[in-house]
Amino acid sequence: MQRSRGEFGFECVPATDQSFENALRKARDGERLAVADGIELITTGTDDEGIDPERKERVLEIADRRRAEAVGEQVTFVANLNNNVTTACNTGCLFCNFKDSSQQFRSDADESHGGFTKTPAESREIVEQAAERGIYEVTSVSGLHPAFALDDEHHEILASHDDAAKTVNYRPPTAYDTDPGTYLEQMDAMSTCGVHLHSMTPEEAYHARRGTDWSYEEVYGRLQKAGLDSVPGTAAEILVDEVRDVICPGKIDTDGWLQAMEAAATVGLDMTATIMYGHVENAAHRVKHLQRVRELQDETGAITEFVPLSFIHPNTPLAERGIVESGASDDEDELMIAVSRLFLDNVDNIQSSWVKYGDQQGLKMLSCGANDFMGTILSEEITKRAGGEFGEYRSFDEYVEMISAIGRTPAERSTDYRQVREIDIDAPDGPRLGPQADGTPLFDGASHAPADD
Ligand SMILES: C[S@@+](CC[C@H](N)C(=O)[O-])C[C@H]1O[C@@H](n2cnc3c(N)ncnc32)[C@H](O)[C@@H]1O
Ligand SMILES: Nc1c(NC[C@H](O)[C@H](O)[C@H](O)CO)[nH]c(=O)[nH]c1=O
Ligand SMILES: N[C@@H](Cc1ccc(O)cc1)C(=O)O
Ligand code: SF4
Repeated sequence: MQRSRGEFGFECVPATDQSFENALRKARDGERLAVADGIELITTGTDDEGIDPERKERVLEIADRRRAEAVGEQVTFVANLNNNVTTACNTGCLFCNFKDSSQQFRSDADESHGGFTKTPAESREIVEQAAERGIYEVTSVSGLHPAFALDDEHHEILASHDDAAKTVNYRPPTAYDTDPGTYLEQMDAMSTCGVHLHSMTPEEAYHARRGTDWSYEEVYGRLQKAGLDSVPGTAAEILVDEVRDVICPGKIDTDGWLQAMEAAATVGLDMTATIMYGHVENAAHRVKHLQRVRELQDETGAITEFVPLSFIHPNTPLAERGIVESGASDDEDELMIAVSRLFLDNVDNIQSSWVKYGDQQGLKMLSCGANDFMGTILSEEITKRAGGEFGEYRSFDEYVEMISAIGRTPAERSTDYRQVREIDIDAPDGPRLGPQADGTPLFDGASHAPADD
């Protein structure tokens, strides 16, 4: 379903003096695309909101060909675990229903909430159990809990601010039922058993230095010493401030996000990059976002994959307040993947997120320019709480069956894609790249319950 995205009076509109045919020729020839080219391709060059189905197919075909040239026929996925530390967050992003207002977590609160906070010891136990099952990576993204600080010194600095709750979004751990510990303690706890730790989005890094004069380099450097291996490039949403002002006015701005990512790369951390699209933004915003990501990659070379995250709308403030009625259409999703592949000529891997698209549409994306099919994750909260219905995990068997059904080669990967292992489709096994992985399936075949250890 198409819906008008013109109601916000954005300055940036998808008008170009380029022609669709010229943009398509450039894409076919592998020339670097300008923003105007990207807009032509992602809108199929039509003046109205509609997508031309025949032109769409031509864009998808060229993107699929580019994918084959760039990375071949393998479809990769990672054996990983999602471990969110806390849902407490006061940032108030209007697309997010993962968060719970932090006052509900206070020891003196009467309200109950469906969220959680985990101590470092609890996080460690969850990761240890998943490591035994064979995971390679733990991904950890969390709410910005007011009692979260980088370390003890950060607690002292935050506590010394006047009216700290208001000025630096800080309350001491003693005000809450559960203490999340410090960021360094959580990193240390989750970086266990040799598992790769993928954590600390730019927004979380901002929270880990709020109220101080510490640089992002310093903060990412210390997180890295505590066990952090790579950074999830979420919190990117749309990297155009006029859109951020509508959907996440409490978040760091575009320059802040880029600054944090540059710093992570400077200290030697790999990173992913994302776009969260399909809400109030228009096609020009999407392509400008791609340009920012391409520039960041030209500068750092540290982006291992690009992940388009299609907005899941049902339970979010944007939908509840009537600001949006739906997320992106299938056509928009397919063109987002295809134009990401064509525009980001310096990022090898484009991920299709089954959490956002489901299995059927997620597989389709693998013929529109995507080559990675995410991970096993074992637990999912962000999309589920927003009203997503595509489940919380995938087994290796499911991956092998789905990927081989579309004639591609299933392959287990490491977070950074430097290790890739093709899976024998006649004798599929479980993970083998994780530090404790020995090919045992992650799940019990019959029930899909976690395999007994
Ligand atoms: C929930 S936050 C957690 C980490 C941290 N609080 C932050 O904002 O960086 C992680 C990301 O989830 C994505 N997300 C949240 N709600 C979503 C929704 N309804 N649909 C799609 N993606 C969503 C956003 O891209 C967001 O940056
Ligand atoms: N796309 C989503 C992801 N992707 C992250 C991957 O699972 C993995 O951590 C990354 O590719 C690094 O190896 N995770 C989610 O929780 N939800 C998504 O929609
Ligand atoms: N936090 C994102 C997913 C994500 C995490 C890490 C990544 O590298 C990419 C995407 C979500 O669930 O919406
Ligand atoms: S997206 Fe992140 S920062 Fe924004 S409200 Fe949700 S959890 Fe908080």
